[in-house]
Amino acid sequence: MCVITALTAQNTLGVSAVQAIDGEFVLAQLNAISADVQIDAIKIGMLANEEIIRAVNGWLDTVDAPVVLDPVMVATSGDRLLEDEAVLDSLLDRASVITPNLLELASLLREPAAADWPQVLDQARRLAAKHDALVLAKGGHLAGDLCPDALVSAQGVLAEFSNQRHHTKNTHGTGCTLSSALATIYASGGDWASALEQAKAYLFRAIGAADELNVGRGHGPVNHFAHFFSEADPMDQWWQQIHELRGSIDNLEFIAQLADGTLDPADFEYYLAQDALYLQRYAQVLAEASALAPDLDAQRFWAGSAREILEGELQLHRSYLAEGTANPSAITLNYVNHLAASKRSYAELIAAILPCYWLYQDIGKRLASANHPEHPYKQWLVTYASEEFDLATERAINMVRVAWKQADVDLRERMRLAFVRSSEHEVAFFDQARRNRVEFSTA
Ligand SMILES: Nc1ncnc2c1ncn2[C@@H]1O[C@H](COP(=O)(O)OP(=O)(O)O)[C@@H](O)[C@H]1O
Ligand SMILES: Cc1ncc(COP(=O)(O)OP(=O)(O)O)c(N)n1
Repeated sequence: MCVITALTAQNTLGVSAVQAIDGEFVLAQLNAISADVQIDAIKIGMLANEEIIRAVNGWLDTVDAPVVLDPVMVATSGDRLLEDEAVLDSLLDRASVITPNLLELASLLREPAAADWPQVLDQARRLAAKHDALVLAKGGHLAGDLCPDALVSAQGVLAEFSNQRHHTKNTHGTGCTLSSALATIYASGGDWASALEQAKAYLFRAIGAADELNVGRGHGPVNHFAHFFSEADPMDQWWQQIHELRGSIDNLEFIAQLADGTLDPADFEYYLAQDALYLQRYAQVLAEASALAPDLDAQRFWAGSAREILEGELQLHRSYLAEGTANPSAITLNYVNHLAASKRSYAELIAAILPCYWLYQDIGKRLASANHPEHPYKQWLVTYASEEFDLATERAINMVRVAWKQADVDLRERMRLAFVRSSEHEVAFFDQARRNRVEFSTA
């Protein structure tokens, strides 16, 4: 149910006029709703002036529902949406959750804007203490590839969720969308942290699909209906397609014993030695993807990933392995040959690369709960359940998604096949220590 507090003449370039509604009429709208409809949660956005704030404040005395207060002060375009920020103070004590952006947060505390994420969290904690509310700290206005958000109480951070930044100028309404989604999802679930996680996932998709709308010349709106009208996400479809393969990885003795720590160390070493051989080649393939990449962002990502493997993941292997001279197995060679054969195009190559991220992230996540300080393979389990690996996987998936969107029908099919084949190779790869120890000589 919606109550109009102000009419705005605005487009994607800015707000050219604001016509505030009479406080009395705002109250009439609010009363009309609460007289008839059960209120499960309230989201408050633009309030324009003190008279409207007084009307809303009075009405809140008559209802009992959680309140998400988005202290809307200035639009993305820089135009003012509230006459005087100080008048909001009277409403802040009524909020269950306050959702200021970085500048609004500073303004509510009468302080300079935070320069980094720890400062944002500190300001959020102090605002939460001042108003006995939760504060949703938002990092969308910070520089960097990550957009962190955290739910903060007077005691500190309750939950934190980060996502990659979409490279788009179409972010009109991100804060409004997040607070509305938070209130709505909370109404149906009753848990703020879980509501935030879901609201962020919804918003992430809406921002990701914003460019498809192509509205206006300034900051266009996010795509609220991406779930309904956008093409089905090809990555979801691919993931579904390897459902059985994923199940067969779960059923491998090797994986079960790796999880519970009963895996024979000789089997683990065999697997790691093969994996080290594979990763050396995989790093080269990532560097080749970087060379083929269509833009700087992708070029940097794949080159960075190659380096990360050479300097990070392979170190993990060396920490377990004695200096050895293992030869690649038939299974390892088959897999790297498949990667090499996918080099016909950038899109196909990164589709072939993807399972090595995605399946390891998936397994790492599920096996993480089996880890403990005495676990013989604890470092392996930590590596693939880490937040860094999660983020890298998310980025790799998105790179493939973007390439898929730009591909024609034939190329899309070759990409899908390359992805499925690599997934099949992954199953065989995990299984090889227990079964097919056929090694090829390096001669
Ligand atoms: N370019 C982007 N890509 C992904 N998420 C974004 C982007 N810009 C903002 N967000 C997310 O949108 C939400 C609103 O963030 P923020 O921009 O900080 O506040 P506001 O929109 O109120 O100014 C946050 O969850 C933030 O992480
Ligand atoms: C009527 C109205 N309410 C709120 C805003 C602010 O939207 P935007 O400028 O896009 O900022 P966020 O939603 O990202 O906080 C507006 N322009 N108009």
